[in-house]
Amino acid sequence: MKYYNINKPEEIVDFKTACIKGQGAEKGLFFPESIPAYSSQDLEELLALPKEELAFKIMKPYVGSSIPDEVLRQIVSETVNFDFPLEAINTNRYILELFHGPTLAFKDVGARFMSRCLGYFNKENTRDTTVLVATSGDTGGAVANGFENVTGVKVVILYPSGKVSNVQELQLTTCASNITALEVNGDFDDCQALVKQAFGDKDINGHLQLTSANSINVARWLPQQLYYWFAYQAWSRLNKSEAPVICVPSGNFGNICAGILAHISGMPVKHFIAACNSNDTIPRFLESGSYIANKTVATISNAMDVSAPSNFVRILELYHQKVMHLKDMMTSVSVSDDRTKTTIKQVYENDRYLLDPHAAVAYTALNDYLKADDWGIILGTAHPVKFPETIEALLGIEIEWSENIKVLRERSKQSTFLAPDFEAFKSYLLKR
Ligand SMILES: N[C@@H](CCOP(=O)(O)O)C(=O)O
Repeated sequence: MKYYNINKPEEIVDFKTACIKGQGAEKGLFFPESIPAYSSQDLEELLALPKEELAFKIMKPYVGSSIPDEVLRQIVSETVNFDFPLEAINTNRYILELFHGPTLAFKDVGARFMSRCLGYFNKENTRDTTVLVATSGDTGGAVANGFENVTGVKVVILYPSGKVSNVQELQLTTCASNITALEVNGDFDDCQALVKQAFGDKDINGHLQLTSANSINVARWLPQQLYYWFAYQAWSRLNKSEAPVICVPSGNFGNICAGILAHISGMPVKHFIAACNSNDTIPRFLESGSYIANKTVATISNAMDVSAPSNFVRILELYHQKVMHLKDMMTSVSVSDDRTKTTIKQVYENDRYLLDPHAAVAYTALNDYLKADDWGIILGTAHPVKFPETIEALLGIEIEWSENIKVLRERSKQSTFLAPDFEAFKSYLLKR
C-alpha cells in the first residue's frame, strides 16, 4: 500500500515511511491510495475469524510488504490481546466497550500497534527516534504505556495543564525514563499545534529524528478500524434485521474516521453520528458550511476537548471532499455538560449501567437521533474509573479502583512546565 500526502499529493510513501515520518510536508496527513473492498462472501468469511486473524486480515493490505507476515501476526495479536465486548445497556442501546486494555481507553489499540511497528522498523536504525504526542487525556497514557522501555525510542508528551483527570495525569507522568511529560499552560489545540509545527522545523529535524504518535500517524489511526470489525462480528450474532447506527464520542475524529473507512471497505452501517461536547467546530461546519475553530472549551468529557480535529480532513478525503456525500452518512452534534450529567444519572438509575462522560455524550446524541425502538451502538471509549471526580460527585457513589489504578495512585507525578510558545518548545527539544 502506498500513501499520499493530502496537502501535497506528489509526496507518496509506503507504510514504513508514513509510520516513521508521522506527518508529511506542509503539515499534510498521509492517506491510503486505495481502500480494500470486501465482497459479501469476504464479509461472511471475516465474520467467522478469531479476533487476531481478523485483525491480521484487515491490517495486512495497509502494511503491505513493509513488515513480514509472521512479524505482523505477532504485532496484531499483541495489539488486541484483551476484550472488546458489545454489551446491552437496555433493550435497544448497546455499547462496544473499548476500555479493557492496560490504560482503560480505546487508544491502547493504536498505541500498541504503532509502538510495535516502530520497534520493528527501528531495529535497522542507528539513531534514536523521538515520538512527539499531544494529548487531551487518553492518548498520552496509552502512548506512554505502549512505548515504555521500547529500545531506541524516546517519547515527549504535551498535555494541557489542569485539563486532564487525575488518573489520566498519573498515567502519563509516572512512566519509565524514556517517557517525558510536558505540562503546557494552554489547551489541547495549543499542544497539537506545537507538535505539528515541530515536524516542519529544519533545526529540530536536523537534531532529532521525529515522529508522531497521535492519530495523524497512519500506524496509530488505521488499527482503530478493528473496533468496528469486532462490533460487526458481535452484532451479527444479535440477528437484528438492519445494520446499526453507530455513535462515536469524537474529539480529534480519528476513531470515527477509521469506522467510516471500515464501512467504505464493505462493513454494513446504517449511519454514523460524531458526538461532540461543547467543542462544536464540526457540527457547526456541517450545519453552516463555514469552518470556524473557536477557542477550546474545557468540559467534563475532557479527552474530546479539541477544537480543530486533525482527522476531519481525512473524513472529507474519504468522500472525495464532497461534504454533501459525507452528510448522507455522518451527522455531527454537540452535547452540553448539563445534558451529559443528566444522561449519566438516568442511565445509572434506570439501567444500572455506569457511563463515563464521553460515552454519555454519545448516548445522548444517539437517543436524540433514534426512535425509541430503533437500535444503535455507542462506543465506550474510556472506563468510568478514569473520571471519579465527576461521577462520584454526580451519583453519590464511590468508584472502586482497579489494581492498576491503585498502583498509579502510589506514584508521584513528574512533569516539566512549558509555555504554549513554539520557541520555548524548540529550545527544549534542541537541548535533548
Ligand atoms: N482525544 C485525544 C486527543 C488526541 O487524539 P489522537 O487520537 O489524535 O491521539 C486524547 O485523549 O489525547
